Amino acid sequence: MYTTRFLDVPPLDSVAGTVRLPGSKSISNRVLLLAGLCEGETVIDGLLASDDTEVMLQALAALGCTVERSGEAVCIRGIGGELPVREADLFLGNAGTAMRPLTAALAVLAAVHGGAFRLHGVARMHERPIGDLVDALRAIGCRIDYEAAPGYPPLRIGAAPSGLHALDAIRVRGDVSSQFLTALLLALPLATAGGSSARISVDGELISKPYVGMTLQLLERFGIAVERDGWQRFTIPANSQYRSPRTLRVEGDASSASYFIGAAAIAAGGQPLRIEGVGLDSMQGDIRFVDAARAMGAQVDGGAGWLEVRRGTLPLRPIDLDCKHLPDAAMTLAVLALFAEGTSRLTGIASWRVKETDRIAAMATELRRIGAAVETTDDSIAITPPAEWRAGAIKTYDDHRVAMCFALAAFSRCAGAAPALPVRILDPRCVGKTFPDFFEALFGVAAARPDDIPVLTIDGPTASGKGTLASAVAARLGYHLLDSGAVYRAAALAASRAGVDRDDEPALADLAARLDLRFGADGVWLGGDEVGESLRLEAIGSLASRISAWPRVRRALLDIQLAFHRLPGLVADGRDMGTVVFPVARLKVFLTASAAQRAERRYRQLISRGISANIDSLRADLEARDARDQSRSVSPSRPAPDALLLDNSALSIEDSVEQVLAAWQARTPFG
Ligand SMILES: Nc1ncnc2c1ncn2[C@@H]1O[C@H](COP(=O)(O)OP(=O)(O)O)[C@@H](O)[C@H]1O
Ligand SMILES: Nc1ccn([C@@H]2O[C@H](COP(=O)(O)OP(=O)(O)O)[C@@H](O)[C@H]2O)c(=O)n1
Repeated sequence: MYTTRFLDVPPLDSVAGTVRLPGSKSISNRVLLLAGLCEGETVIDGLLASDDTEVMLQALAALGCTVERSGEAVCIRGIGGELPVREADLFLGNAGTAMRPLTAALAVLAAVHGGAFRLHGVARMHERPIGDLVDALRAIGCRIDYEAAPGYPPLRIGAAPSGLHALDAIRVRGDVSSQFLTALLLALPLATAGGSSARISVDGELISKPYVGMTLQLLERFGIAVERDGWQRFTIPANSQYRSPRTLRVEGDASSASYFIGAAAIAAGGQPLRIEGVGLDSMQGDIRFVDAARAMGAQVDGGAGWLEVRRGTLPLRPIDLDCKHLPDAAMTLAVLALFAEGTSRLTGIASWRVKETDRIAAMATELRRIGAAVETTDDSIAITPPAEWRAGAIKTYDDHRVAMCFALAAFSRCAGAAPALPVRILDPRCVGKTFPDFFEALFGVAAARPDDIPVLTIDGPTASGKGTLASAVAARLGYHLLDSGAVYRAAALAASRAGVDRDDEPALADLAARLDLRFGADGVWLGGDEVGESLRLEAIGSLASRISAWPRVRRALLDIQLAFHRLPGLVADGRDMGTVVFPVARLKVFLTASAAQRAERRYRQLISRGISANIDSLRADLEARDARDQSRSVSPSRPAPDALLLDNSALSIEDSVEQVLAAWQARTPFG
């Protein structure tokens, strides 16, 4: 997951390959609650790992359920209709799928068994209405108090003074959020133990019916057969009891699929994009996004648990659609509208106003930012594609879906934008709510023109602070990091292990060409060995300095370095990054510091690692290396003509990082 302040998504051209979706948030949290309420163990496979499921898991644990995780699976031992913990303070973040059903379940449980519970979340959660659900629960005798503003969390739930009653005449509004009805359906089987059935009537036209359909299907998997009279009346039979299905697999998230269906609908590339985890058989309403994408021109095939999508008509056909049944995925349609020939209109989206943010306002502002003409009403949005695309820094309002759907704006070339533009996503971490690795998944299937993938190079003499600066800058930008010195050091280590003479250029080049080198999160691997520590040895650095003077060795190591040039961008440090390996780099920094400073830094660095060192010999050695690097016939170390010269002798590390980031920012269209 990217936890940077912003992520610049370069102009993207095509998609291909396979993407596996994380589990559905809606299914995950429903299944977790049901598993928590029934007796015995339920093993849930494919559960979404995200902020919203995490708060639900923590709440269940706090309420006395046993939660065990093993790999991708989670095993829940439920409370079986009892209430082992009678008091709890539950923080539910911004997870509506946890707040609503837990309110209902705890209100009913506390009414039957007694107890005192507090439910609260982040500030935005305290602005999301829950009054209709509370009214319905109060009407059957539950005790729920508002701690602050009436109608909104935080809530306090307590014992019911006169028990539950009027179970046969429960009323709930259905026209604001279907989550209130879902919450009641999930919780009310608990109220039927006394021998009465529970009958719910919906006031107003029920929105998001497919979500309620999903609730009913999942209840059935847990042994609860709800009788339904259209979408207006629901009856839970007397003495209903949750029965664990023992094992259950969560479908991939259909809303998450929408970003990839959308990408494949607009991106070039003859191959289809395969999406696994959700298919045309899905129980999720947002799978209807497939029909909308087809109507706009996408070619979609699919079966049970898979989809294959390719571009059909482009520009897309504009769409005029009532989105009541796919409120979440409809946001993706709003961005796809940028790729249509004419104005698209999405209606029936009043519920957008009470989601993670006011999504109608948010989408309108951000679509305009990149050049679209947008008109909104209380429950609709109309989007006309940009006459001229602009590079936008998209605010995400702590709303995962805003972040994900605007990533599609990076395909602006496919809409004819010239030049094609990157898109900046502010606070990309918000995707953690439902799809923590969304951007990694996107970069795994999307391709960009090499010239569009930005590179920042940092060259300079030994111990000038290149590695330190490069890794800090890469971390701030969310870019890949190439420590090219480590590549030369790995070749030196391999040569030393194989006993190859440091002057035998052909043998060294042969060895370098066959180097089995892998840089991973788990370290640097040479063949089967983790060599991170060995590479830092001074003797290996010294040998690297010598063998790096051989032209054929340099050539043999070129491909390993070029392979780091991947989405979303690269920071590369070395001697010839800006001059030879990445001459098209957008920013080339040449970092220097006085020899005395550098010797001192290297000395401290070695001592802090517990390696003994002598400052005079270090200085002599680094001056010898400088001389060799500067005088060799190929790729001598020198600044590129267009390099930014930075002498950091008197700068702190933070100051150097800030200076380089400022120079970088000035070279982006967001500067
Ligand atoms: N601007 C700076 N001011 C002070 N010390 C620095 C600065 N930049 C780097 N250092 C320190 O100097 C040492 C050598 O830096 P390093 O990044 O390993 O250099 P290089 O990659 O150029 O060989 C490190 O211990 C680092 O913390
Ligand atoms: N792009 C590069 C990177 C390193 N090198 C060589 O590889 C050696 C080891 O690189 P490094 O950056 O890890 O080492 P230091 O000299 O900074 O300790 C350097 O001394 C350079 O001679 C190179 O020639 N070209």
